[in-house]
Amino acid sequence: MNEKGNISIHTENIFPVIKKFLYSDNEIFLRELVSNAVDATQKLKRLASLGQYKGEVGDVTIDVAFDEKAKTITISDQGIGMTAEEVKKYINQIAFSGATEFVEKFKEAKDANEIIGRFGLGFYSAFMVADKVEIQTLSYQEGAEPTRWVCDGSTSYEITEGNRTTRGSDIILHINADSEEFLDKGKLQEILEKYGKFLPVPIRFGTRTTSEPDGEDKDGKPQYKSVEVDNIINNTQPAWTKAPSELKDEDYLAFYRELYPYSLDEPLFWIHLNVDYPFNLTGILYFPKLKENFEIQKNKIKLYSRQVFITDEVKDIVPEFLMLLHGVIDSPDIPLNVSRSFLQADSNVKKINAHITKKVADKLAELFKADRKGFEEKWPDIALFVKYGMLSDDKFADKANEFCLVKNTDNEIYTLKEYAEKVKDIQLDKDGNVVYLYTNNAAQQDGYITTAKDSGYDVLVMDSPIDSHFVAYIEQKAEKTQLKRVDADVIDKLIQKEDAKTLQLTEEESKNAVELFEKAISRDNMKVHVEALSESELPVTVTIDEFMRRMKDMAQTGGGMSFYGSMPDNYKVTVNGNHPLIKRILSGEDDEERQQLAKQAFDLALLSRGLLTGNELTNFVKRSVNLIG
Ligand SMILES: Nc1ncnc2c1ncn2[C@@H]1O[C@H](COP(=O)(O)OP(=O)(O)OP(=O)(O)O)[C@@H](O)[C@H]1O
Repeated sequence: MNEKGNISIHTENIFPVIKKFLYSDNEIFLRELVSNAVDATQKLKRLASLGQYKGEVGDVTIDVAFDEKAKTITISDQGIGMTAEEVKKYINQIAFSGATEFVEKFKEAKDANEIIGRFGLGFYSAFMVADKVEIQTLSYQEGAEPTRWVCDGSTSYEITEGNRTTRGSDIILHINADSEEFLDKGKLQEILEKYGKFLPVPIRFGTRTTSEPDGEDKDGKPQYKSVEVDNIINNTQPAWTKAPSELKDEDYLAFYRELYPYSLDEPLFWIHLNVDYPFNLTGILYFPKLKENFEIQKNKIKLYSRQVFITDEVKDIVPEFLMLLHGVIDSPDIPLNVSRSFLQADSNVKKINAHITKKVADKLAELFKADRKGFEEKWPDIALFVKYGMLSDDKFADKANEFCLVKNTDNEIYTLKEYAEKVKDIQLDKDGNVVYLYTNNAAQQDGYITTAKDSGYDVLVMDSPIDSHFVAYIEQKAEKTQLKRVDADVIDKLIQKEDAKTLQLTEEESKNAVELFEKAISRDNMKVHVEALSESELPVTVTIDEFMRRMKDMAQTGGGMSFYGSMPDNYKVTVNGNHPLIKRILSGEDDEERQQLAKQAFDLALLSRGLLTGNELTNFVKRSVNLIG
């Protein structure tokens, strides 16, 4: 056997294209070649179990080795091997057609990044790092002859008799000058761990030194000795491949540590995914304790395909809000070798999305039902995640309605339904709307909260960044319900019980009051109104309109309303026309005194809102001293 030939490919100059554009991701050659070795091994095992291979299966450990001097990396398996005919068919035709397809796809793609790293180039990726690739292989079939194939990266190849004496294949890469970084133990170890940590067939990469008990010394203390052992890269049976019934909590926690050796926190709970219809999907998703800065906790889910690590960019496969979870998803049905736009439209991906969402919602509902107390304790850690989910996914929201919790200023916890029930009568306004009052900063809004509670109302705490969006969400979903921040207006206006009280000022007096206060305040962003409030209300109150403020809050947390974000704050100054003090101010002796008193009443309003600072605070104190004196 001695054959030279040309590989028939339609696209010329494939190599330069691939080398150039895949350069940034060229480490995947090892993933591809090791997965091929795993596949060849699995095929052999299957044939053996079907009785079609009668020989000994024996030890099937795959070896990865490198030789710094010879500049080679070798991947050796004891799988099915290939006959010369198979090499021609599978390597010359199939492997190379994959590469041709890659180049075709690459031409169509608008953005090179769309394809880089997503296209499984298979065997062909070897040429990203090697200028010559050699195969030594012996098929498992009886009477098969060893075969050697060699190709120098041009379109011509050579097949001769090989030297392999046992079943399986060696893939020998003659590393090119640009890729010598791969001829390094640390580097190879790192890549093997990244992609192969959970492969189903043992992968050996040389040996490693470990210590072993070695009897006792003369004082009876245990002794240890250094021994060289096989350096096995992978755990061939990671937790997600086992049945949930086989696993205890410790096993799930141990697997979490295996996935994230540097994580300090333990997960709160987990979900074991196990689907075989209408698509194949297994995995374990963990709920982490969410930190304030949850962005850094994103992108922790690792995607595997038949135990081969693919990526930790699961953006299109996992719903956005679930990206906060950690763990592993393994699915052979997720198409990895296509562009992102295709992935988004892929119906399998959509189904997977929906399924994971449902599973997560069901798990939370189950936890809530089984142990409400425990769930309430975990709530601060998962609230953000649940709210995020409700905002972004209707189906999830339907289920989450049952277990989404809210807390009031007295630290009492309610479900949304329970809360609606609690306030539905007391906080009903004259138009038949139920008004929920909330605070986003209980310390700063204490004065308003006290007024609300003195009026017999309840105040919710909505103080996380997502709450500005969640407030709008509750309003949208709950019928005839409005949410108002407790400082958005005077309490009688927030929950208007009856038609306006009669104003005890004449029209003329009202006009004078507006003029007086506007002059005393002299700020463009403060609009003065005279209202008929009860005498027990403050003479002057400063509030910021609920709508405007909400839009600004949302703009701040990335709601895309940048128009509102750039608007200045506009305040409403409410002068309580029924407060005796206003009448007194209006009847002040001269304009000077009236101005002073109006300014004083206004500053008090600012003070209670935490808005009086700097120079104005100093002036206020001085004026107060004068007035007392
Ligand atoms: N180590 C090996 N032992 C036996 N056959 C192999 C080996 N490596 C490759 N092959 C054969 O060559 C074919 C082409 O390999 P290649 O990696 O290009 O594509 P693939 O594995 O079919 O698909 P993918 O693009 O997902 O890797 C394989 O399908 C297999 O039949």
